Amino acid sequence: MEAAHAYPSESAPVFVHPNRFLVYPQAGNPNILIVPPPFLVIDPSVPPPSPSGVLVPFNPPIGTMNPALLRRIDEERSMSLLQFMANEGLVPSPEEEQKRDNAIQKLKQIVSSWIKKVAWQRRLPKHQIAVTSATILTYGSYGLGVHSPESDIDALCVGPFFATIAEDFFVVLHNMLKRRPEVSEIHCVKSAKVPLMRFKFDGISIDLPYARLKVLYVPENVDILNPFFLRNIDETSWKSLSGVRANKRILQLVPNVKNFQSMLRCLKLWAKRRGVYGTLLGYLGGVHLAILAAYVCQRYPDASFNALIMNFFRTFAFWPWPTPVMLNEGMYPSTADIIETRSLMPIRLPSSPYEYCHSNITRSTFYRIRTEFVRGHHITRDVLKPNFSWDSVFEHFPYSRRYSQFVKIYLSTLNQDELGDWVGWVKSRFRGLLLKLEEEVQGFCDPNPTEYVDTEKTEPNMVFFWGLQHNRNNLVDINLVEGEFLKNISNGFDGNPGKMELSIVLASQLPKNAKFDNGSVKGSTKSYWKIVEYDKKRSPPCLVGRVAVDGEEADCPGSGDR
Ligand SMILES: Nc1ncnc2c1ncn2[C@@H]1O[C@H](COP(=O)(O)OP(=O)(O)OP(=O)(O)O)[C@@H](O)[C@H]1O
Ligand SMILES: [Mg+2]
Ligand SMILES: [Mg+2]
Repeated sequence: MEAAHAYPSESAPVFVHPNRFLVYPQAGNPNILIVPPPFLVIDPSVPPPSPSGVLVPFNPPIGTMNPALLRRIDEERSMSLLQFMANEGLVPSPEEEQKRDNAIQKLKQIVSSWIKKVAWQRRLPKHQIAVTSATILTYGSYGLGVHSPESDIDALCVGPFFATIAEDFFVVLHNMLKRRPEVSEIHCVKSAKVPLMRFKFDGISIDLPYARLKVLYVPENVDILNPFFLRNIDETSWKSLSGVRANKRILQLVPNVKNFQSMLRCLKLWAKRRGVYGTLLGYLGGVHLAILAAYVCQRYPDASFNALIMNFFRTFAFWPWPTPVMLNEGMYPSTADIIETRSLMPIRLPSSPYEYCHSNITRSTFYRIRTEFVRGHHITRDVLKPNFSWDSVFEHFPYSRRYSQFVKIYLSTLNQDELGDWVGWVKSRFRGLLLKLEEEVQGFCDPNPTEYVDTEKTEPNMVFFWGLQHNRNNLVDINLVEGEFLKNISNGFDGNPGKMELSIVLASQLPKNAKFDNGSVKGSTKSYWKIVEYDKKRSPPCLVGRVAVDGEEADCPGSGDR
């Protein structure tokens, strides 16, 4: 039987089968690992072993491999991955780092002046004004040291007890920032779960939430894991601190921070290239990937860079979702906890037994992410695979080869400066559209996160193309879906609403663009499209820290023709 070493190709995609066994060899495990159902059948053309679990010989058997040869290949692969990262420009240059560091130092100075001003306005005694302080703590990808040149800086402003969020943060600090020449595009996002200000500082996107501690003096590098600082804090502050706490715990828990950082940088690129990055679209966000990567680092503390990536794919290709992924910090959730998350892919935030990463994952995106884990595993799993190249792991997802039909989502506004807010608002409602489309096609919808601009149109616009895979023959009533989605987005937007149109297009009508279709679609494709690089600044402010509303079962979609 060939199943154990058959590699899937783009044209032979992975199938999910709920009731068959997968027989798979694993290093350190006498040649064979049997994964019980439900599991993933890798190559649909190969008959699976019988449900009783037939052992399939692996060729060459792992036991006969020369350990020195394996080590050499492992080292070579690790080196070539580092080279790949350098070629891709994944690590910001020293100049870029300096610019970010300057921005943070300046922000620290601004919040220091701000807190003195607020203390004075609140008529605090002079000696208290003299000692009071506020600070900035970075978190997110910047805090973890895995940011790419286009990442934002997530910076938490931590202030003392007397500085309120409504008045002092959103009015006084906002006005101080607005007057600074370095600051542009500032807006307040008050209704989010984690309220924040979002702006650009020297061209760098900044997310700035606020947490208020019950102290007068906030040390510059305040240890927010110290219970002293967490006494009696309000709920919003607690939520705002969650990102910093999670980061701090992750960095404490991983055995080798450098390996973890390299791994996470690679995984973020992988997820973006494969179209499975972005919480709003139902995919993985930076925090999800960080915890998954940290999990693998903990399990394999001595693994090389190459082995970490291999182990990452292998671990999550076979993960028995919805079992939550949690870092080993001596806390385990109860069954009630697991049910409580109601997520298809629960990933627990470290430092609290009750908090999980928020996610918008649906049946379709769950399937897509799992398929990508399996694909990654199949490309990387065989250390002896001839002509192995990291390029194949990071290949762009070939949408136009995978789907024949797409939903086109066209968004536009009259003025360019209104487009960002309008797109942000509509994106914050995307999960509802995705669920509706899944229901309509009774199959699968793949929300490609890439944003396009139709440069032939004179009005400012942004376009999305979501792949559709029907499990029934009738056509999608796109007018019905559009009507319902229009209703959904018509309430709650506090700007000038723009246009939103849905239509169905064929793969041959897609924009001609290497990133989109790898040049594989021939014919009358448009050539006047421009890709908008994935840009955090456009993320809908209203969505920051949005709570998952997942309620579906973790069932697998039918195999269809994928
Ligand atoms: N879905 C979520 N669930 C829990 N925490 C989240 C979620 N999204 C964001 N956060 C918190 O906010 C932080 C910043 O999120 P952000 O969206 O900027 O991603 P990031 O990890 O910084 O990656 P990027 O480089 O793309 O900015 C995360 O590190 C996490 O602590
Ligand atoms: Mg970020
Ligand atoms: Mg952010």
